[in-house]
Amino acid sequence: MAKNRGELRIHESVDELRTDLADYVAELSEASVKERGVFAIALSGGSLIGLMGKLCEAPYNKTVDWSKWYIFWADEHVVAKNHADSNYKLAKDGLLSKVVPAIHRYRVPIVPSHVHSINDSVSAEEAADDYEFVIRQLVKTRVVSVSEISDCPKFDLILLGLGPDGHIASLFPNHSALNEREEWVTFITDFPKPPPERITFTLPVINSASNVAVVVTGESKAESVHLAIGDVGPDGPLIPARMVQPAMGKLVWFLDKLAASKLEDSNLNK
Ligand SMILES: O=C1O[C@H](COP(=O)(O)O)[C@@H](O)[C@H](O)[C@H]1O
Repeated sequence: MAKNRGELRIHESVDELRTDLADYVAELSEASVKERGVFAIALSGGSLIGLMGKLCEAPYNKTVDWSKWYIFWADEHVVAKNHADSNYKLAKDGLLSKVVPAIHRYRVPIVPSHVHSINDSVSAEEAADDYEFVIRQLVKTRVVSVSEISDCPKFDLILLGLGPDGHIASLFPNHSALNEREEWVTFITDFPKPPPERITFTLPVINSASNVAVVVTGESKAESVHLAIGDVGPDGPLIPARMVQPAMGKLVWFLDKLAASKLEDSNLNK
């Protein structure tokens, strides 16, 4: 593995990965609630949500303190919240709505006002501005911490997927959004994978998080995993996933065997 590419967790099966991912999120949630009283987590869309499914099952459904979760999206598609392409809808249907109160004797479920989805009734540009404003208010009250080395928010955990083209969140290879250094949340109207209108955390925000996890399964992602963390040499392509380099935080890659299949043996032994 190339230098500074974080911790690599390769799993024999997707099921094993799902269990490890649930353990990891539950542990970070517990540590953050203990330290700060809250857990500020940013989700992505795509396959990630299905891979987080075990969090809705025992023991996590009972042990995780859902009431302390503040939920954000590292990227969102600018569509109505009830649209099939909405990352909010995906997470609500596949995860958040499954954390049900009936099974909790001592805990309360996710608090609706802690779920920070985008304003879906405005343009992509306005939705990005709006979302950044919301995050700024929560940084002021320290629901979201602030980075010690920049003025960026420091999320307790940002969860990312990886596209076969190397994109993370809605940061696409060679797109000008990758150069954004001032805004926390930016907008895109020409994303190559539908839907074209999106908002996304910028790299400075992703790289200011306390923890970033990139979760990848399947052979179709093997080449981008290689380009993201393998030895590509100084002239290798700099895909967005390779630009995920938390300044102070911890980066973990959750891969299944197929996604890891193009990593060199030397990467795996380290
Ligand atoms: O467009 C997107 O794709 C990525 C990757 O999705 P996957 O289904 O290939 O895992 C996702 O992380 C991102 O949130 C989404 O907007």
